[in-house]
Amino acid sequence: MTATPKLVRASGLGHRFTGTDDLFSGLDFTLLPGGITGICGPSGCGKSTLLSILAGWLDPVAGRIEKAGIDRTGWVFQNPYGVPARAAVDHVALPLLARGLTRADAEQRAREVMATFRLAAVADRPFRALSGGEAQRLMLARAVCSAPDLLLVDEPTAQLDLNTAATVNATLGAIAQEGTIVVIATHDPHTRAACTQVIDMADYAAHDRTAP
Ligand SMILES: Nc1ncnc2c1ncn2[C@@H]1O[C@H](COP(=O)(O)OP(=O)(O)OP(=O)(O)O)[C@@H](O)[C@H]1O
Repeated sequence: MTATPKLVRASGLGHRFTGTDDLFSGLDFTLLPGGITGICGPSGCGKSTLLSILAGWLDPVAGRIEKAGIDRTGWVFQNPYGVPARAAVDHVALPLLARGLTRADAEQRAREVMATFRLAAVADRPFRALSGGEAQRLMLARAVCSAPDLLLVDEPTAQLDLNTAATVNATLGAIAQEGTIVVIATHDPHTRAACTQVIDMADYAAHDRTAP
């Protein structure tokens, strides 16, 4: 049986929260695997809100989202979270154990994916000993290990130096080419440059449409 091609399509999307002005409106786009889509724009423009809508956690006040071939959605929050005393590698291996892999296979796979995010050297350290950027990359490795069809990442490079950010962008690009739809929210111009498709929230902000 042929798998349904993965696709997410947004039509006429708009959102505001109770008591706020429109954050954005009239947003149309199609997401496919193969490259990284960047949701770009300044702080507070609605990037995380749009990710929540794509995840299905929030209903937009206008427009609709169609999804095809998306069974698993992975999400990486802006703020990493973990069990302070638990080894970094356990955080990545745990979802694999839950999917039925043996301890040895889960750990091996976890270490392989961690290495692609430059985390090999910290795999056995407790979560509390990781830097902010390492903890953020650990969350990415964990999400990638679950082989999501759609991967939504909030500010993946905000805490990283240029070199490490370039590695993370290259790894996300490779994952997209392997068949995952990858969407990142970012205000980092280097990360924006690494995206193959950019949704610039400034083009859909209510104040731009009403400006003289
Ligand atoms: N549940 C909510 N109720 C009311 N306002 C909200 C709610 N969630 C977010 N907002 C507001 O909506 C706006 C957009 O928030 P959002 O987090 O989507 O922005 P962002 O572009 O991701 O910002 P940042 O780059 O700082 O993370 C902000 O002004 C925020 O305060």
